[in-house]
Amino acid sequence: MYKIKTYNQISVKGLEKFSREKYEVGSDIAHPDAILLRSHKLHGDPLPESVLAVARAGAGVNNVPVEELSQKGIVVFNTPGANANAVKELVLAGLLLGSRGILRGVGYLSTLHDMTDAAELHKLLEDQKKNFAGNELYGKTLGIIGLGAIGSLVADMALALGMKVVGFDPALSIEAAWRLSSQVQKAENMYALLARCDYVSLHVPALPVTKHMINAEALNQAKKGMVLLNFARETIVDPNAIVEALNQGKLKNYVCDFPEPVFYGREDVLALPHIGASTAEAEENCAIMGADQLIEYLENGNIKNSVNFPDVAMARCEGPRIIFSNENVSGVLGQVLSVLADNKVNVLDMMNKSRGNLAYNILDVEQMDNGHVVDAIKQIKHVMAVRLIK
Ligand SMILES: NC(=O)C1=CN([C@@H]2O[C@H](COP(=O)(O)OP(=O)(O)OC[C@H]3O[C@@H](n4cnc5c(N)ncnc54)[C@H](O)[C@@H]3O)[C@@H](O)[C@H]2O)C=CC1
Ligand SMILES: O=C(O)C(=O)COP(=O)(O)O
Repeated sequence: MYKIKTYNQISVKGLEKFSREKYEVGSDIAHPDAILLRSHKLHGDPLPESVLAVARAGAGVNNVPVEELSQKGIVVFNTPGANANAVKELVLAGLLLGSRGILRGVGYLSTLHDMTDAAELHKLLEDQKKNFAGNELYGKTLGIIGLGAIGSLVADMALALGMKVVGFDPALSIEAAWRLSSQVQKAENMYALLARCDYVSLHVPALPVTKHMINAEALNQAKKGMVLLNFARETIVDPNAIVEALNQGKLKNYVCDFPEPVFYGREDVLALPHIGASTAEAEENCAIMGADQLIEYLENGNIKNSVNFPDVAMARCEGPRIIFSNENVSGVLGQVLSVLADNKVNVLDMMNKSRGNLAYNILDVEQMDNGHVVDAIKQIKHVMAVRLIK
């Protein structure tokens, strides 16, 4: 029986992937084989020795101590693209909210609830609506910082609205580049993008290098009256610099999924409670993808969409499978094969892949009666984790 510990609200559609015969799933499991979570912060939580893998049902893994888990040979997954459409659609709402007097208009109306004469109400609104006028998106320029799963969908959407789109992404993957419309213009650097855009939307991961990338210096370069949208993470922007830029009129509005106390009471900040991925569809997609990836790893040792291990998939031969991870130094696989040879274990098929400082190996072997082989592999220097899958 495999045990899966969950945090946060995980869609039932994903949880149903774990068959009752093979899996025990719950939020109160003490010695889980794997963890399935959304935004719950794992940093500082004591991690049970039993954990083999962590799946983040979502994109950002800044709530998972990936480096620490890597050192223990624990595989961390995310679900790339599974909630991208949900975020894209909320960015559309953000663009509209940042351009038109929608919220202020609704807020004004809510102050008039004691007016009972319809004709009088209509007359007043026709007089007052000038206070809630805005701008159209059509023909304006949207800058997108980070052109991955979400950024590329936002680009397509903006082009369909008749906007011009400028992008900046120095780490763009080849796959993401293939997805990107040829109509997206490339900015030489972030400052050049900020200087020419009416709207800028942030879609980069929270990393040390992206921390406060939107700071006072960056905002000084911004086109006056720009609307900034942040559906990425709170750490990407310096909130005090945002307030200053709003006060100076550099920024017209700041629309974000990450409220901060310094924004309270400001009409020019539209802050949402981190609901970018909170749609039934996105929650299902993420939970299903995360569950599938965990099942494939636990039952077959195959890895897909890990953020710390290489993608590895090998069809199974008849018989048991040994999987092990090690520090990516020479000679480890050779020593493991020697242990197997010494114990007369015949290897049927094998695969070895590395990513950065980690290497991951799958060995399909003929029947292996000798229980101490796995223990012997564990003892080899630089080996981090070993598992026998029957
Ligand atoms: N508000 C919400 O509920 C959600 C927020 N997010 C946030 O959005 C982020 C992006 O999500 P995806 O597009 O799915 O990820 P992704 O990995 O597909 O795309 C991220 C892109 O950012 C680029 N990038 C990295 N560093 C950069 C830099 N310094 N400057 C410019 N580009 C840079 C990467 O090359 C990549 O193309 C996530 O990491 C997460 O923090 C994601 C989903 C939901
Ligand atoms: O996928 C992401 O990075 C998100 O921010 C979504 O977070 P959530 O799963 O809605 O808590």
